[in-house]
Amino acid sequence: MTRLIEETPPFWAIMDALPTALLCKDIAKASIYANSAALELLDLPMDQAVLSLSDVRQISLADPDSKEPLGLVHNPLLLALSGSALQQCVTLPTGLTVELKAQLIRFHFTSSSTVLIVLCPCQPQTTLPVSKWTADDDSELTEALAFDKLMSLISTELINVRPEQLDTHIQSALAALGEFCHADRSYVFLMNHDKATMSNTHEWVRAGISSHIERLQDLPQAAQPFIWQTLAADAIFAVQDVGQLPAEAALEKREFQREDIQSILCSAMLSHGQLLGFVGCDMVARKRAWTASDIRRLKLVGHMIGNTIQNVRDRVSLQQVQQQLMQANKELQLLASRDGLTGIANRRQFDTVLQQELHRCARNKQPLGLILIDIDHFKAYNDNYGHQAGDDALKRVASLLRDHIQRQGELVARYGGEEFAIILPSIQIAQLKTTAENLLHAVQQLAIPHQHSVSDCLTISIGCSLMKPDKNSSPEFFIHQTDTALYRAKAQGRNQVCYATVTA
Ligand SMILES: Nc1nc2c(ncn2[C@@H]2O[C@H](COP(=O)(O)OP(=O)(O)OP(=O)(O)O)[C@@H](O)[C@H]2O)c(=O)[nH]1
Repeated sequence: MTRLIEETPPFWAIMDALPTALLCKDIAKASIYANSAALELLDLPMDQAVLSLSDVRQISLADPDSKEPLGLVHNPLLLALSGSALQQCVTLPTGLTVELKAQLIRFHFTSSSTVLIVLCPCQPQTTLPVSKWTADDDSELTEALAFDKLMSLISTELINVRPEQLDTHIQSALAALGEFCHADRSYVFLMNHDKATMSNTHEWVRAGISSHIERLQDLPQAAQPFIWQTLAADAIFAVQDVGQLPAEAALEKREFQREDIQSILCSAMLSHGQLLGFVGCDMVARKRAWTASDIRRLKLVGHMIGNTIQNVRDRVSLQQVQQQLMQANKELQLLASRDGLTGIANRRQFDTVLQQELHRCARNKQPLGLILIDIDHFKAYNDNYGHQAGDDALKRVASLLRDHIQRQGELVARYGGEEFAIILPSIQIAQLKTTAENLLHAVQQLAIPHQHSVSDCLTISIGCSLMKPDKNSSPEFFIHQTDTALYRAKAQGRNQVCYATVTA
């Protein structure tokens, strides 16, 4: 089976073709590669060759002897992915038992270390000589090592986490924290935008323990003043026995007892010296004398989550600022290309577009039409009806021209005081003439009174030309020829169209 795999390791084509189920992970990267045989064995979709840590966490594994599901602490697949060399039998969700062998290896053609996990189905009658990895509760060192490895795995994923993936990763970190601190509940509280209230945003609970996240929203500082003050002052709030809380913590005590909390441990999450929120663990089933390791773990998870949330927020607000800048830039560009009075393109935009269209039409061997329009006796109009009326007349003529010139690529611009210009790419001579004549009549039909002109209403004179440009064609020459035609229209009595034929 051929599948498209993004950024797969160089040796992956060979691995993917092997009949043995393999998982592979560069120790410094987040992606986990599963070959076809592994996807089949793990009952995962065949097009999901690149797995995330969350995908792997969701594969529920059981102890082949006791048939008990393996929790996060004892999940050999996660430990293997974090770099532990191990060999262990596990039962897959399909009921099949496999031998899981993991090794940290360095391929000669890659610079970093790679974890390679081999999954071999076991024959039912086979007794495998496997040394089982266990997280020995007595061995703090083993557990600390396992926790650190798991955290480094999660933090690698968090480095470039996308905003929409953030919640899943925070959940993973909370689950790890809860399991390793032997807690019943672990959670994150974040300060709301108002900076005066906090909400419980993420929560992990052990099976059988009640959840409170829905109720713990928008809590004001006044509802839990003691915990706010302690976290702000010491960054840690550690209570072995909630029943022993001092009188000033009466509000907290009532809330903790309502949630059946016996012991509680919270660590502040700070960002730029400000309280971002806190991460915490509760004991419900029994009390716990929090150890130095518990506090270290909680602080680590708090730093990791706090930094990630701040990073994501910074990235999101940077994107928003970038978008606002782009929008402001667009608006500025538009402003710079528009005529203030009429709202149509200005001379600057006309010059740019004419140059572009000359090149484009030369490349595509297409003709290019140009129309120059001048309002007749406009000085007299101004003198007679006033400058304001002159402005209004200019606006009406501009909007009429814009309404008539609608084809893709065409441009209507204010060329000068009472002069307009129209660029008409890929137009034939007959069409150009019809367009010019139509404009002449349409302006007359506006019936703007003008007693001192050629007729008793406002009229225009038009010069137009058609060019078949080549790579040497200049806009100046094109404009000059069209202007000459306009001059002729004026000289011959105004209110008419004259043509110039320009070949190149
Ligand atoms: N109201 C108003 N008038 C303007 C504007 N820009 C230019 N004009 C006027 O347009 C008039 C142009 O006058 P001339 O160049 O002498 O041309 P004309 O009177 O139209 O004569 P012909 O073009 O020969 O028919 C001047 O009086 C300018 O003041 C503007 O933005 N608003």
